Amino acid sequence: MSSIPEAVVSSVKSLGLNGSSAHTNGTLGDVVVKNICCVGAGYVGGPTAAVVAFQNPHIRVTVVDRDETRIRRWNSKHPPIYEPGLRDIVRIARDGGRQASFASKPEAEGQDATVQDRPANLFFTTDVGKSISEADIVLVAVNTPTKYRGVGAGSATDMTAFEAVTGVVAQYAREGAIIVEKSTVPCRTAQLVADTLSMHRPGVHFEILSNPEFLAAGTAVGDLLYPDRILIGSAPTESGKKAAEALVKVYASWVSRERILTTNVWSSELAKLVANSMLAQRISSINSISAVCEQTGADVDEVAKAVGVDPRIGNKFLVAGIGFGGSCFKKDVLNLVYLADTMGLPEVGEYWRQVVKMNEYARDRFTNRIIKCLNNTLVGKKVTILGFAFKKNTSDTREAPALEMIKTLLEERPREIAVFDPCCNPLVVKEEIKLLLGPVADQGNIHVYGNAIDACNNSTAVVIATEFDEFRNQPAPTPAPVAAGAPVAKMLGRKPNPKADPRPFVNPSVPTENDFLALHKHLVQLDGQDNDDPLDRYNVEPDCPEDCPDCKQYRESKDTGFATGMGSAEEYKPRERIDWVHIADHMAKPRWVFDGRGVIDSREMEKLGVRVESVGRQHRF
Ligand SMILES: NC(=O)c1ccc[n+]([C@@H]2O[C@H](COP(=O)([O-])OP(=O)(O)OC[C@H]3O[C@@H](n4cnc5c(N)ncnc54)[C@H](O)[C@@H]3O)[C@@H](O)[C@H]2O)c1
Ligand SMILES: O=c1ccn([C@@H]2O[C@H](COP(=O)(O)OP(=O)(O)O[C@H]3O[C@H](CO)[C@@H](O)[C@H](O)[C@H]3O)[C@@H](O)[C@H]2O)c(=O)[nH]1
Repeated sequence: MSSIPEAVVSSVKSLGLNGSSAHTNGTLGDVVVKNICCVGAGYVGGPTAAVVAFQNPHIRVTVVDRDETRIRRWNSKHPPIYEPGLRDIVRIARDGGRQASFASKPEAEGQDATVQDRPANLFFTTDVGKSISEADIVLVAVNTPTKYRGVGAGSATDMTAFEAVTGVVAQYAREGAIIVEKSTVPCRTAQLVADTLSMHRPGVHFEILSNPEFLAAGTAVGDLLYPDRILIGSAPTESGKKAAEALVKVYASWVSRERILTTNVWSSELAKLVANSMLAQRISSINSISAVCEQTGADVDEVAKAVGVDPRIGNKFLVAGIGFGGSCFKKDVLNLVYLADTMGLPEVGEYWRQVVKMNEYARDRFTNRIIKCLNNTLVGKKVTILGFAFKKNTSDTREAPALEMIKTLLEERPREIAVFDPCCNPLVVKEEIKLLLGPVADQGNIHVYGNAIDACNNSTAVVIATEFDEFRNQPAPTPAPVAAGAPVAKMLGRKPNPKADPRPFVNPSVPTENDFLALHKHLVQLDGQDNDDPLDRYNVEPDCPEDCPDCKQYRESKDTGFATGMGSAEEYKPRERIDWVHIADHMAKPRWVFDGRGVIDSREMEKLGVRVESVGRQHRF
């Protein structure tokens, strides 16, 4: 407690955050968690709740959302979001798992090890009030976008959804329930939550924790199963620490205690904003250097490699390109900017604002380069955009650079803008483009395809907007080999190598759900027989609603080219690269490829008679 400033302690105490919990044994006994309610069934709430339930079969986890369609889809075989590996976790937690037997060692005969059956403990519902009223812990994981109107428009956080949920929590939560900020919120939001709760429920005490989420789209399941850290901020009071400990225990079912950091609430809230801002800053830094490379003849990949080998700098997040997209980086940097501005720190605000400006500069500079290479006119030309999601292996398209690029390219009146994304359902992308671009999208020259060949057929220019491995024309960088015997990797807290058999498990008498999952993945890949359930553990999945867009896409086209509805056999197979020889052959001359994501080996591509323009490298012609 001595490391926590007195001002923080007294501010927290003054919020009434130091009351006792109704679920403690006496005032300060251990909190027993049997029910968790997660409000918000989105990209964070859905996967996080699924993993918490998967790892804690003794806890009932209910995910609630006001969006009926989302809930219906979570209760079907086609969840509303695609994340590699998510479906396997949802199937066990939501539908229950059957007892299964298998050999306890690789190569061994027989079935001497058993995984017990488990009942379903993950539920999705729209009954928000009831679910909150039954919860010992309420995770609030609703959207917190940037305000687009009113005071602070363009940088302040829009707290409408978060505030609305706080009001409902105040109305329904049982006395002593622990309220957890899972959403990314401005620093000192816990104070607002406390004010709302005490206004609606005077005299009733709740503990409020900050537990920001660090998962990234496309790797959410791995990030949740093997997190770098779990951050939990609490009031520096005894009951605040008890509440934090209750949440620590939920995570400790599968995360080692050294990786669970506990801090005061404000540090936790602020650390989330700082983590994202510093990651975004690295991307903007390398993108600023890419502009210098294009002028000087230096190659940005070579520069990034040369600086990244210095362990003080590190080699991650140094891939230059058309800038970061996604629902988080821009809004979280702007959240920090607004915080600094409103605290009378304009120099700090301006420093971070540059990160966002540089990001827009990177995207617009590359789009203008495309137009310039095509003689400043797109009239009569077809331009293909490969990749619509904001990054690879996700169907999340929020703030995707591709959309802004399409907007700019449309101004040049092309004959057609063709779009293909290997993870997105074309029907959904069509709707999104319509919604986001408004009437310009209705002019009939934007087409979304289910495969790359048709999308690129007869195109003058192919633009790579997302770093999917499928678009590479050279092998993807191979991760360092992991010796057979994944337990070693697991002991270090790293993800097991799916190619190595995880057996025998570290503790053969008490295998974990992570062990079974690793074995499942290994067997699926080994099997090669399209068997989604090699351990024979799954129950039947519920059917989809009539309007399921994935079922519709399957019905309308066999050649779907999107991954949302995949089973694990299909999902864990390495995806096929697109056929650049065929594509080059069927492009209109002069054939151009604009590589906005550093996935193309330009020398190989030039052998096919294609001109290549890449970020951070000089024009070769
Ligand atoms: N997407 C990510 O990768 C990511 C990662 C880390 C943190 N975050 C943070 O997590 C939070 C959630 O992000 P997301 O991407 O999951 O958002 P999302 O938009 O995918 O999901 C939010 C859900 O909350 C629901 N909701 C809104 N108001 C509600 C209400 N009053 N009652 C019930 N449900 C309500 C919405 O219907 C929606 O389904 C944000 O603060 C975000 O910054 C996101
Ligand atoms: O070297 C790089 C790395 C990434 N990107 C781009 O940056 C964006 C964001 O990528 P990434 O951070 O991998 O995905 P997000 O899902 O946005 O995850 C970030 O935002 C989440 C939401 O807050 C956090 O939880 C994660 O820790 C944080 O990485 C994508 O458009 C990438 O293409 C680059 O341009 N160059």
